[in-house]
Amino acid sequence: MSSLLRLATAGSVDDGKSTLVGRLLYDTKSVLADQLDAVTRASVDRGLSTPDLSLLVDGLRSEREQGITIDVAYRYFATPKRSFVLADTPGHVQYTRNTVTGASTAQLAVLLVDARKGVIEQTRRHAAVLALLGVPRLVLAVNKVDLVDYDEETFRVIAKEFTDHATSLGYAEGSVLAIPVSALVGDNVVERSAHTPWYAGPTLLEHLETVPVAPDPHDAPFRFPVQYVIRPRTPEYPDYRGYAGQVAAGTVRPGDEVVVLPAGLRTTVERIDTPDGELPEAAAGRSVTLVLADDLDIARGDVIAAAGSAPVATDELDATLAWLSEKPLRPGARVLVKHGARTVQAFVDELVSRFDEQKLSTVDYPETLQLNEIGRAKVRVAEPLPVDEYEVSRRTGAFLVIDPADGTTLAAGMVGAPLPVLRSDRDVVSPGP
Ligand SMILES: Nc1nc2c(ncn2[C@@H]2O[C@H](COP(=O)(O)OP(=O)(O)OP(=O)(O)O)[C@@H](O)[C@H]2O)c(=O)[nH]1
Repeated sequence: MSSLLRLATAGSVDDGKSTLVGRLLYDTKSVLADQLDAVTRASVDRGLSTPDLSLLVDGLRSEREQGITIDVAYRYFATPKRSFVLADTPGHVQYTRNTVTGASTAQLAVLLVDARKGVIEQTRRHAAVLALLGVPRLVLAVNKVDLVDYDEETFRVIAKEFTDHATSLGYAEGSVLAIPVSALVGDNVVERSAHTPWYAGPTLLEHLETVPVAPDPHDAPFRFPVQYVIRPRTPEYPDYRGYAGQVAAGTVRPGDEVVVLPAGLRTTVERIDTPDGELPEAAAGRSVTLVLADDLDIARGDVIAAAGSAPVATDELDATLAWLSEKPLRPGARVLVKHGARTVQAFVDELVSRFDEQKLSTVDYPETLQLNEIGRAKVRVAEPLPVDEYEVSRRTGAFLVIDPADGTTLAAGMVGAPLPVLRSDRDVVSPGP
């Protein structure tokens, strides 16, 4: 079993996301005593008889909101069975934008709904975005079941509607689980609830602790975006030249034949350096410095890849965009595309289709993409970029679209069409069997 699970949360305002995360931290005893004292005092000040656990999360959030650029905070917690990295995203502003940022590396996402409201437009949109980002597993936390008298039928209806939607988005049956919870009372979050005898499944934490996690794609073709060129030029290392970065996919070993993109130069890996010495191999996720056999002209932003299965450098990206800006996208827009460590000028040639995540259908050649809409576009870049299909590599298949005027992020881009529905032009995808 993997010892680490990366997860993200998504939900609409007031569904109880902060309370749920607070409850997880509190019941797994991941909260420091002084934090808890502060929360208890603040709750008493507000006239509450029990600690308001959402303050654990919201406290951190207000600190974060003073900084302008970070919209996701990562929280770490652990149980004896597993460690967790939780991408915690504020729910109330620019929902989709934060979901995209938080979920892009998640192995599982917990989506919240309010049991009184059930599956709403926002839930369907979030599920579509999570499917698009390739998040392999979903949990639907049907929250506030205390407010519907722990009614089994209410839960079943919501669970079925959601599972059907997720199936249509391409999720297999075993990869989606609905759990009736009350974040406030603590039902089925960490402790099993006596109020839901009709629910036989695991609690949220039990599920998070035992769900199989797909291993990092170590057997995927090797990809290494160069972040820094290291040339110390000190008397000790007069000729040292190394390329620092993080292995984005696959594994590398000394002696491996590689190609440097976009130039297409070939060489072999001589050594893998780290501050703690040389390594016999480095797999996805590992930060290292590569020393190559030949002295090539390699710059920040280049990609070192397995020679046998290198990505193709292209100047036209056929891509799926999740539009994150209030300013709508129109064909002809001039933008910047940031791929790995490289930023190039670009131009949106054509809007091919827009995805209607409510009806699970597409609209051809739309005039615009508005905030939170997902669509396919042809994007022409000024210099060829070594990209992969997003489905092959979540790192080298993704890019950001940036406003050249003020540097804000306009869209998250994925090369190709990660959602099956985006591949067909007009067909409405019917729900699975
Ligand atoms: N009765 C009941 N109330 C709940 C439950 N979970 C959350 N609440 C209440 O719902 C309200 C919203 O909860 P928050 O946790 O702040 O919800 P949120 O808006 O999703 O949080 P963020 O968007 O993450 O800030 C608060 O008043 C909570 O006390 C629950 O299981 N049962």
